[in-house]
Amino acid sequence: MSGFDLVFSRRFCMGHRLISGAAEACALPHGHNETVRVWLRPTAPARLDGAANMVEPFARAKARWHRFVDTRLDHGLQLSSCDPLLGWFSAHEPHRAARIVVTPGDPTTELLALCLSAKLGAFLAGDGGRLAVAAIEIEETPTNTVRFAGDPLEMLPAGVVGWWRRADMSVNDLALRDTECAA
Ligand SMILES: Nc1nc2c(c(=O)[nH]1)N=C([C@H](O)[C@H](O)COP(=O)(O)OP(=O)(O)OP(=O)(O)O)CN2
Repeated sequence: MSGFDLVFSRRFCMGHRLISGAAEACALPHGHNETVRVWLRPTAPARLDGAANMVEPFARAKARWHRFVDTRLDHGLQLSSCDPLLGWFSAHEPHRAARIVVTPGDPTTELLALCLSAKLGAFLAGDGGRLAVAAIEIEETPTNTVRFAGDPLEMLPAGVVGWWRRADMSVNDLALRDTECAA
């Protein structure tokens, strides 16, 4: 089937750590310079009109998303909702705790791809739903990339809801921490 995707890339630097034990080398806080690339597909594909010949102006299609990446992900810290570092920030630097990207379980590249795909999907739906996320790719390092296509809500851990479903600039739901973590 014929059709266009608009493809946008944005770089950001981030810090995270993985505490589950699955990748022990990544258990201390460290950072990556990452690139997120998204494929946006028209929900009602149409022939070019012979005048403007655009699916939609690039600037319009990407403005909100890139603002989110630049102001919420770039120079941000990503932590599991069960990470005790969250308690430290809440106690000592609460204004900075509000900026932490909090994920259900370890903030792996796979999990981030799902959360970001859902967030962008919420933005696009809130902006009229003319475009939808066809795929997302996160290059964590020059040698590691994760790509996801499909409905992120089907692949996120079961039973969790959070900031990724809201069409706003939020990156955490710190109240979740009390209900999700045993210790
Ligand atoms: N499936 C996943 N595995 C790992 C993830 C992940 O997000 N998903 N993340 C990490 C760490 O973040 C780590 O910093 C990077 O992984 P790793 O490939 O082990 O390390 P290098 O960048 O040094 O890899 P080279 O290809 O050898 O340069 C770990 N695993």
